[in-house]
Amino acid sequence: MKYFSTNRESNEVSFKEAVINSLPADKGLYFPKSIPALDARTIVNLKDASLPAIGFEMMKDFVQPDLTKSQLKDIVEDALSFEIPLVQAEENIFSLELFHGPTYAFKDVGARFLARCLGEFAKKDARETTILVATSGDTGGAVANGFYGVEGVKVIILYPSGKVSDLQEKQLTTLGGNITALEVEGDFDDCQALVKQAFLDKELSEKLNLTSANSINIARWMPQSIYYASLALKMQNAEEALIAVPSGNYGNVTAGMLAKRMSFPLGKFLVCSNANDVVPRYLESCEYEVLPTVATYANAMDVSNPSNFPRMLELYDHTFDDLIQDVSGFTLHDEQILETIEQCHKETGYVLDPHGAIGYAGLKERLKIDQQGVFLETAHPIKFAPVMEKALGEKLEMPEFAEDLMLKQKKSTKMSSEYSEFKNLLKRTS
Ligand SMILES: N[C@@H](CCOP(=O)(O)O)C(=O)O
Repeated sequence: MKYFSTNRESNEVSFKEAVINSLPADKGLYFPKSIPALDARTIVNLKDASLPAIGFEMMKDFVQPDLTKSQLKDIVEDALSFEIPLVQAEENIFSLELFHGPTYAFKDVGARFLARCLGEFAKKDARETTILVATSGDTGGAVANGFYGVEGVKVIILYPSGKVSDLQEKQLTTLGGNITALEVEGDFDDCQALVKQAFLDKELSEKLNLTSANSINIARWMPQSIYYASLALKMQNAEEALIAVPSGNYGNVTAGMLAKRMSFPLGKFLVCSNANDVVPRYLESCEYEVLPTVATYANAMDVSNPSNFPRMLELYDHTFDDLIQDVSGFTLHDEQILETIEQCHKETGYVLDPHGAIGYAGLKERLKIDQQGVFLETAHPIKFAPVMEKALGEKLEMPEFAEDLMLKQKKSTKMSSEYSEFKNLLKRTS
Protein backbone atom coordinates (compact mmCIF):
# COMPACT_ATOMS: atom_id res chain seq x y z
CA MET A 1 0.00 0.00 0.00
CA LYS A 2 1.15 3.50 -0.78
CA TYR A 3 0.23 6.55 1.28
CA PHE A 4 -0.24 10.08 -0.04
CA SER A 5 -0.32 13.39 1.78
CA THR A 6 -3.71 15.05 2.20
CA ASN A 7 -2.00 18.28 1.02
CA ARG A 8 -0.82 16.45 -2.12
CA GLU A 9 2.55 18.21 -2.26
CA SER A 10 4.71 15.40 -0.89
CA ASN A 11 5.74 12.13 -2.50
CA GLU A 12 3.82 8.92 -1.97
CA VAL A 13 5.47 6.63 0.57
CA SER A 14 5.26 3.04 1.79
CA PHE A 15 3.63 1.96 5.07
CA LYS A 16 7.00 1.84 6.81
CA GLU A 17 8.02 5.30 5.56
CA ALA A 18 4.66 6.78 6.54
CA VAL A 19 4.97 5.32 10.04
CA ILE A 20 8.53 6.48 10.53
CA ASN A 21 8.12 9.95 8.93
CA SER A 22 4.77 10.33 10.70
CA LEU A 23 4.04 13.67 9.02
CA PRO A 24 4.62 14.58 5.35
CA ALA A 25 6.81 17.64 4.71
CA ASP A 26 3.87 19.56 3.17
CA LYS A 27 2.15 19.49 6.61
CA GLY A 28 -0.67 17.24 5.42
CA LEU A 29 -1.45 13.83 6.87
CA TYR A 30 -0.69 10.45 5.36
CA PHE A 31 -3.71 8.65 3.93
CA PRO A 32 -3.94 5.24 2.20
CA LYS A 33 -4.06 5.42 -1.59
CA SER A 34 -6.94 2.98 -1.66
CA ILE A 35 -9.27 1.65 0.99
CA PRO A 36 -9.79 -2.07 0.43
CA ALA A 37 -13.43 -3.08 0.88
CA LEU A 38 -13.94 -6.49 2.44
CA ASP A 39 -16.34 -8.74 0.56
CA ALA A 40 -19.61 -9.80 2.17
CA ARG A 41 -18.47 -13.41 2.67
CA THR A 42 -15.30 -12.35 4.54
CA ILE A 43 -17.39 -10.13 6.80
CA VAL A 44 -19.86 -12.95 7.53
CA ASN A 45 -16.93 -15.28 8.28
CA LEU A 46 -15.57 -12.80 10.81
CA LYS A 47 -18.82 -12.82 12.82
CA ASP A 48 -17.44 -14.74 15.81
CA ALA A 49 -13.79 -13.95 15.21
CA SER A 50 -11.45 -12.62 17.89
CA LEU A 51 -10.23 -9.01 17.83
CA PRO A 52 -6.78 -10.05 16.57
CA ALA A 53 -8.38 -12.06 13.74
CA ILE A 54 -10.53 -9.08 12.72
CA GLY A 55 -7.48 -6.83 13.02
CA PHE A 56 -5.38 -9.11 10.82
CA GLU A 57 -8.01 -9.16 8.07
CA MET A 58 -8.40 -5.36 8.16
CA MET A 59 -4.74 -4.36 8.37
CA LYS A 60 -3.19 -6.89 6.00
CA ASP A 61 -3.41 -4.79 2.82
CA PHE A 62 -2.40 -1.61 4.60
CA VAL A 63 0.95 -2.94 5.86
CA GLN A 64 2.14 -4.71 2.73
CA PRO A 65 4.92 -5.22 1.71
CA ASP A 66 6.67 -3.88 4.82
CA LEU A 67 5.34 -6.48 7.25
CA THR A 68 4.89 -10.15 6.43
CA LYS A 69 1.63 -11.92 7.27
CA SER A 70 3.33 -13.70 10.11
CA GLN A 71 4.75 -10.45 11.54
CA LEU A 72 1.30 -8.84 11.35
CA LYS A 73 -0.31 -11.86 12.99
CA ASP A 74 2.10 -11.59 15.94
CA ILE A 75 1.56 -7.83 16.17
CA VAL A 76 -2.24 -7.98 16.35
CA GLU A 77 -2.23 -10.95 18.72
CA ASP A 78 0.08 -9.18 21.12
CA ALA A 79 -1.42 -5.69 20.78
CA LEU A 80 -5.09 -6.67 21.01
CA SER A 81 -4.91 -8.99 23.98
CA PHE A 82 -7.81 -7.49 25.97
CA GLU A 83 -11.59 -7.38 25.69
CA ILE A 84 -13.68 -4.62 24.13
CA PRO A 85 -17.16 -5.52 25.37
CA LEU A 86 -20.44 -4.13 24.07
CA VAL A 87 -22.60 -3.52 27.12
CA GLN A 88 -26.30 -2.71 27.13
CA ALA A 89 -26.78 0.46 29.21
CA GLU A 90 -30.52 0.70 28.60
CA GLU A 91 -33.15 -0.66 26.25
CA ASN A 92 -31.90 1.01 23.08
CA ILE A 93 -28.49 2.31 24.16
CA PHE A 94 -25.25 0.34 24.15
CA SER A 95 -21.79 1.23 25.37
CA LEU A 96 -18.69 0.04 23.54
CA GLU A 97 -16.29 -0.14 26.46
CA LEU A 98 -12.84 0.74 25.26
CA PHE A 99 -11.21 0.99 28.68
CA HIS A 100 -10.23 -2.60 29.41
CA GLY A 101 -6.64 -2.28 28.17
CA PRO A 102 -3.55 -1.67 30.31
CA THR A 103 -4.03 2.10 30.65
CA TYR A 104 -7.84 2.13 30.78
CA ALA A 105 -8.51 4.17 27.64
CA PHE A 106 -9.14 3.50 23.94
CA LYS A 107 -5.65 4.73 23.08
CA ASP A 108 -4.19 1.37 24.11
CA VAL A 109 -5.34 -0.17 20.83
CA GLY A 110 -3.38 2.15 18.53
CA ALA A 111 -0.44 2.74 20.87
CA ARG A 112 0.24 -0.99 21.25
CA PHE A 113 -0.12 -1.65 17.51
CA LEU A 114 2.27 1.20 16.67
CA ALA A 115 4.80 0.13 19.31
CA ARG A 116 4.92 -3.36 17.90
CA CYS A 117 5.24 -2.17 14.28
CA LEU A 118 8.15 0.05 15.26
CA GLY A 119 9.63 -2.87 17.20
CA GLU A 120 9.64 -4.92 13.97
CA PHE A 121 11.19 -2.09 11.93
CA ALA A 122 13.84 -1.49 14.64
CA LYS A 123 15.15 -5.04 14.18
CA LYS A 124 16.68 -3.90 10.89
CA ASP A 125 17.68 -0.39 12.02
CA ALA A 126 20.33 0.11 14.66
CA ARG A 127 19.56 3.84 15.17
CA GLU A 128 17.76 4.94 18.30
CA THR A 129 14.25 6.35 17.68
CA THR A 130 12.75 9.25 19.61
CA ILE A 131 8.98 9.13 19.90
CA LEU A 132 7.34 12.51 20.38
CA VAL A 133 3.79 12.63 21.62
CA ALA A 134 1.40 15.39 22.70
CA THR A 135 -1.38 14.50 25.07
CA SER A 136 -4.49 16.02 26.57
CA GLY A 137 -4.73 13.10 28.95
CA ASP A 138 -5.03 9.55 27.68
CA THR A 139 -2.61 9.19 24.76
CA GLY A 140 0.41 9.95 26.95
CA GLY A 141 -0.27 7.12 29.39
CA ALA A 142 -0.98 4.60 26.64
CA VAL A 143 2.17 5.50 24.73
CA ALA A 144 4.30 5.47 27.89
CA ASN A 145 2.98 2.03 28.74
CA GLY A 146 3.26 0.70 25.17
CA PHE A 147 6.89 1.77 24.76
CA TYR A 148 8.20 1.42 28.33
CA GLY A 149 11.45 -0.52 28.36
CA VAL A 150 11.53 -0.96 24.56
CA GLU A 151 15.19 -0.97 23.57
CA GLY A 152 16.37 1.67 21.16
CA VAL A 153 13.30 3.85 21.74
CA LYS A 154 13.12 7.04 23.77
CA VAL A 155 9.69 8.59 24.43
CA ILE A 156 9.07 12.28 25.09
CA ILE A 157 5.56 13.20 26.21
CA LEU A 158 4.31 16.79 26.18
CA TYR A 159 1.27 17.56 28.29
CA PRO A 160 -0.50 20.78 29.30
CA SER A 161 0.35 21.67 32.89
CA GLY A 162 -2.63 21.44 35.24
CA LYS A 163 -4.98 20.34 32.46
CA VAL A 164 -4.87 16.54 32.71
CA SER A 165 -6.40 14.53 35.55
CA ASP A 166 -4.21 13.44 38.49
CA LEU A 167 -4.40 9.80 37.49
CA GLN A 168 -3.58 10.54 33.86
CA GLU A 169 -0.61 12.61 35.01
CA LYS A 170 0.67 9.77 37.17
CA GLN A 171 0.38 7.39 34.21
CA LEU A 172 2.68 9.49 32.10
CA THR A 173 5.12 10.86 34.69
CA THR A 174 5.98 7.93 36.92
CA LEU A 175 7.52 5.24 34.75
CA GLY A 176 10.99 6.77 34.30
CA GLY A 177 13.48 4.74 32.24
CA ASN A 178 13.05 5.58 28.56
CA ILE A 179 9.97 7.77 29.22
CA THR A 180 10.36 11.55 29.78
CA ALA A 181 7.45 13.88 30.55
CA LEU A 182 7.49 17.58 29.68
CA GLU A 183 4.91 19.73 31.44
CA VAL A 184 4.06 22.59 29.13
CA GLU A 185 2.69 25.98 30.21
CA GLY A 186 -0.11 26.03 27.67
CA ASP A 187 -2.89 23.85 26.33
CA PHE A 188 -2.96 20.65 24.29
CA ASP A 189 -2.94 22.57 21.00
CA ASP A 190 0.33 24.24 22.06
CA CYS A 191 1.84 20.80 22.79
CA GLN A 192 0.64 19.45 19.45
CA ALA A 193 2.02 22.49 17.60
CA LEU A 194 5.47 21.98 19.22
CA VAL A 195 5.52 18.34 18.20
CA LYS A 196 4.50 19.13 14.62
CA GLN A 197 7.13 21.86 14.34
CA ALA A 198 9.81 19.44 15.54
CA PHE A 199 8.88 16.99 12.76
CA LEU A 200 9.28 19.68 10.15
CA ASP A 201 12.63 20.78 11.63
CA LYS A 202 15.18 18.95 9.47
CA GLU A 203 18.05 19.39 11.91
CA LEU A 204 16.09 17.82 14.75
CA SER A 205 14.27 15.09 12.92
CA GLU A 206 17.48 13.82 11.33
CA LYS A 207 19.52 14.03 14.51
CA LEU A 208 16.91 12.37 16.70
CA ASN A 209 15.17 10.03 14.25
CA LEU A 210 11.80 11.40 15.33
CA THR A 211 8.52 9.48 15.09
CA SER A 212 5.07 10.50 16.32
CA ALA A 213 2.81 8.37 18.49
CA ASN A 214 -0.24 10.60 18.08
CA SER A 215 -3.01 9.62 15.74
CA ILE A 216 -1.33 11.65 12.99
CA ASN A 217 0.75 8.47 12.67
CA ILE A 218 -1.13 5.99 10.46
CA ALA A 219 -0.08 3.04 12.62
CA ARG A 220 -1.71 4.73 15.64
CA TRP A 221 -4.78 5.79 13.68
CA MET A 222 -5.78 2.91 11.39
CA PRO A 223 -5.95 0.05 13.95
CA GLN A 224 -8.61 2.02 15.84
CA SER A 225 -10.95 0.94 13.01
CA ILE A 226 -10.76 -2.62 14.37
CA TYR A 227 -13.09 -2.02 17.30
CA TYR A 228 -15.67 -0.43 15.00
CA ALA A 229 -15.58 -3.59 12.92
CA SER A 230 -16.06 -5.68 16.05
CA LEU A 231 -19.03 -3.45 16.93
CA ALA A 232 -20.53 -3.95 13.47
CA LEU A 233 -20.13 -7.72 13.88
CA LYS A 234 -21.53 -7.89 17.42
CA MET A 235 -24.48 -5.52 17.29
CA GLN A 236 -27.71 -6.52 15.58
CA ASN A 237 -28.52 -4.07 12.77
CA ALA A 238 -25.48 -1.92 13.47
CA GLU A 239 -26.02 -0.35 10.05
CA GLU A 240 -29.17 1.30 11.43
CA ALA A 241 -27.62 2.41 14.73
CA LEU A 242 -26.48 5.92 15.55
CA ILE A 243 -22.83 5.80 16.63
CA ALA A 244 -21.93 8.53 19.12
CA VAL A 245 -18.20 9.17 19.32
CA PRO A 246 -16.71 11.48 21.97
CA SER A 247 -14.23 13.42 19.84
CA GLY A 248 -11.12 15.49 20.55
CA ASN A 249 -8.38 15.00 17.97
CA TYR A 250 -10.80 13.10 15.67
CA GLY A 251 -8.58 10.04 15.26
CA ASN A 252 -11.25 7.89 16.87
CA VAL A 253 -14.25 8.83 14.75
CA THR A 254 -12.27 8.93 11.49
CA ALA A 255 -11.12 5.37 12.23
CA GLY A 256 -14.81 4.45 12.46
CA MET A 257 -15.38 6.07 9.09
CA LEU A 258 -12.49 4.01 7.73
CA ALA A 259 -14.14 0.78 8.97
CA LYS A 260 -17.38 1.83 7.29
CA ARG A 261 -15.53 2.49 4.02
CA MET A 262 -14.11 -1.03 4.30
CA SER A 263 -17.76 -2.24 4.13
CA PHE A 264 -18.46 -3.02 7.75
CA PRO A 265 -22.18 -2.36 8.32
CA LEU A 266 -22.18 0.74 10.51
CA GLY A 267 -24.80 3.46 10.90
CA LYS A 268 -24.39 7.21 10.88
CA PHE A 269 -21.90 8.98 13.12
CA LEU A 270 -22.66 11.56 15.77
CA VAL A 271 -19.47 13.45 16.63
CA CYS A 272 -19.78 14.49 20.24
CA SER A 273 -17.85 17.43 21.53
CA ASN A 274 -17.29 19.39 24.71
CA ALA A 275 -17.04 23.20 24.58
CA ASN A 276 -14.20 22.79 22.04
CA ASP A 277 -16.74 22.30 19.28
CA VAL A 278 -15.01 23.35 16.06
CA VAL A 279 -16.28 20.32 14.12
CA PRO A 280 -19.96 20.37 15.23
CA ARG A 281 -19.94 24.07 14.26
CA TYR A 282 -18.35 23.19 10.91
CA LEU A 283 -21.02 20.56 10.24
CA GLU A 284 -23.69 23.21 10.74
CA SER A 285 -22.07 26.04 8.77
CA CYS A 286 -19.33 24.60 6.51
CA GLU A 287 -16.98 27.08 8.21
CA TYR A 288 -13.96 25.83 10.09
CA GLU A 289 -13.25 28.45 12.72
CA VAL A 290 -10.66 27.62 15.38
CA LEU A 291 -11.31 29.26 18.77
CA PRO A 292 -9.03 29.23 21.83
CA THR A 293 -8.99 25.90 23.70
CA VAL A 294 -11.29 25.74 26.71
CA ALA A 295 -10.54 23.49 29.72
CA THR A 296 -13.48 21.17 30.44
CA TYR A 297 -14.41 18.18 32.61
CA ALA A 298 -13.90 15.98 29.54
CA ASN A 299 -10.26 17.05 29.41
CA ALA A 300 -8.96 14.46 26.94
CA MET A 301 -11.16 16.20 24.36
CA ASP A 302 -9.83 19.70 25.04
CA VAL A 303 -8.58 20.18 21.50
CA SER A 304 -9.46 23.25 19.47
CA ASN A 305 -7.88 22.33 16.14
CA PRO A 306 -8.14 18.55 15.67
CA SER A 307 -5.30 17.00 13.69
CA ASN A 308 -7.49 14.46 11.92
CA PHE A 309 -9.94 16.90 10.38
CA PRO A 310 -8.22 16.61 6.95
CA ARG A 311 -8.70 12.82 7.09
CA MET A 312 -12.39 13.33 7.75
CA LEU A 313 -12.66 15.48 4.61
CA GLU A 314 -10.66 12.91 2.64
CA LEU A 315 -12.97 10.09 3.73
CA TYR A 316 -15.92 11.96 2.20
CA ASP A 317 -14.01 13.05 -0.90
CA HIS A 318 -14.07 16.68 0.23
CA THR A 319 -17.80 16.83 -0.46
CA PHE A 320 -19.58 18.63 2.34
CA ASP A 321 -23.02 17.33 1.28
CA ASP A 322 -21.82 13.71 1.48
CA LEU A 323 -20.22 14.35 4.85
CA ILE A 324 -23.35 15.80 6.44
CA GLN A 325 -25.45 12.96 5.03
CA ASP A 326 -23.47 10.59 7.24
CA VAL A 327 -22.18 12.72 10.10
CA SER A 328 -23.79 15.17 12.48
CA GLY A 329 -22.46 17.01 15.50
CA PHE A 330 -23.46 17.40 19.13
CA THR A 331 -22.01 19.60 21.90
CA LEU A 332 -22.34 19.29 25.66
CA HIS A 333 -21.05 21.76 28.24
CA ASP A 334 -19.64 21.03 31.69
CA GLU A 335 -22.77 21.44 33.82
CA GLN A 336 -24.71 19.13 31.51
CA ILE A 337 -21.88 16.59 31.64
CA LEU A 338 -22.34 16.37 35.42
CA GLU A 339 -26.13 16.15 35.10
CA THR A 340 -25.87 13.40 32.48
CA ILE A 341 -23.53 11.28 34.64
CA GLU A 342 -25.82 11.66 37.63
CA GLN A 343 -29.04 11.01 35.75
CA CYS A 344 -27.76 7.99 33.84
CA HIS A 345 -26.44 6.47 37.07
CA LYS A 346 -29.73 7.08 38.88
CA GLU A 347 -31.88 5.69 36.08
CA THR A 348 -29.79 2.79 34.80
CA GLY A 349 -26.96 2.14 37.29
CA TYR A 350 -24.43 2.63 34.48
CA VAL A 351 -21.39 4.76 35.38
CA LEU A 352 -20.40 7.03 32.50
CA ASP A 353 -17.06 8.81 32.39
CA PRO A 354 -17.23 12.52 31.41
CA HIS A 355 -16.33 11.75 27.75
CA GLY A 356 -18.76 8.85 27.38
CA ALA A 357 -21.39 11.06 29.02
CA ILE A 358 -21.27 13.41 26.04
CA GLY A 359 -21.88 10.49 23.68
CA TYR A 360 -24.70 9.15 25.83
CA ALA A 361 -26.37 12.58 26.05
CA GLY A 362 -26.05 12.92 22.27
CA LEU A 363 -27.94 9.64 21.81
CA LYS A 364 -30.63 10.64 24.31
CA GLU A 365 -31.25 13.79 22.29
CA ARG A 366 -30.89 12.48 18.76
CA LEU A 367 -32.12 8.86 18.67
CA LYS A 368 -35.31 8.40 16.69
CA ILE A 369 -38.15 6.28 18.08
CA ASP A 370 -37.20 2.59 17.84
CA GLN A 371 -33.65 3.43 16.77
CA GLN A 372 -30.72 1.89 18.61
CA GLY A 373 -27.61 3.79 19.49
CA VAL A 374 -24.13 3.05 20.71
CA PHE A 375 -21.70 5.40 22.39
CA LEU A 376 -17.99 4.82 22.80
CA GLU A 377 -16.96 4.74 26.44
CA THR A 378 -13.45 5.96 25.81
CA ALA A 379 -11.88 5.80 29.27
CA HIS A 380 -12.44 4.36 32.75
CA PRO A 381 -14.43 6.76 35.00
CA ILE A 382 -11.85 6.50 37.81
CA LYS A 383 -9.41 8.44 35.62
CA PHE A 384 -11.62 11.46 36.36
CA ALA A 385 -12.31 10.82 40.07
CA PRO A 386 -12.93 14.46 41.17
CA VAL A 387 -15.39 15.08 38.32
CA MET A 388 -17.17 11.82 39.10
CA GLU A 389 -17.47 12.81 42.75
CA LYS A 390 -18.94 16.15 41.77
CA ALA A 391 -21.48 14.44 39.54
CA LEU A 392 -22.45 11.51 41.76
CA GLY A 393 -22.11 13.22 45.13
CA GLU A 394 -19.89 10.42 46.40
CA LYS A 395 -16.43 9.04 45.78
CA LEU A 396 -16.07 6.19 43.28
CA GLU A 397 -14.43 3.13 44.74
CA MET A 398 -10.73 3.18 43.82
CA PRO A 399 -9.65 0.07 41.93
CA GLU A 400 -6.28 -1.33 43.02
CA PHE A 401 -4.48 -0.10 39.92
CA ALA A 402 -5.53 3.49 40.63
CA GLU A 403 -4.52 3.31 44.30
CA ASP A 404 -1.08 1.98 43.36
CA LEU A 405 -0.60 4.61 40.70
CA MET A 406 -1.58 7.51 42.94
CA LEU A 407 1.15 6.52 45.42
CA LYS A 408 3.88 6.88 42.80
CA GLN A 409 6.15 9.91 42.54
CA LYS A 410 5.59 12.28 39.61
CA LYS A 411 8.69 13.24 37.61
CA SER A 412 8.36 15.89 34.91
CA THR A 413 10.23 18.88 33.48
CA LYS A 414 8.37 22.19 33.25
CA MET A 415 8.75 24.27 30.10
CA SER A 416 7.10 27.15 28.25
CA SER A 417 5.38 26.68 24.90
CA GLU A 418 8.31 28.38 23.08
CA TYR A 419 9.70 26.22 20.30
CA SER A 420 13.31 27.32 20.95
CA GLU A 421 13.12 26.06 24.54
CA PHE A 422 11.67 22.74 23.38
CA LYS A 423 14.31 22.36 20.69
CA ASN A 424 17.16 22.99 23.14
CA LEU A 425 15.67 20.52 25.56
CA LEU A 426 15.41 17.88 22.85
CA LYS A 427 18.99 18.48 21.73
CA ARG A 428 20.19 18.02 25.31
CA THR A 429 18.41 14.68 25.61
CA SER A 430 20.14 13.27 22.52
N1 LIG B 1 -7.31 12.96 23.25
C1 LIG B 1 -5.91 12.86 23.15
C2 LIG B 1 -5.25 13.96 22.40
C3 LIG B 1 -4.29 13.38 21.43
O1 LIG B 1 -4.99 12.59 20.50
P1 LIG B 1 -4.34 11.51 19.56
O2 LIG B 1 -5.40 10.49 19.37
O3 LIG B 1 -3.96 12.20 18.32
O4 LIG B 1 -3.14 10.95 20.24
C4 LIG B 1 -5.25 12.49 24.48
O5 LIG B 1 -5.91 11.91 25.32
O6 LIG B 1 -4.07 12.76 24.66
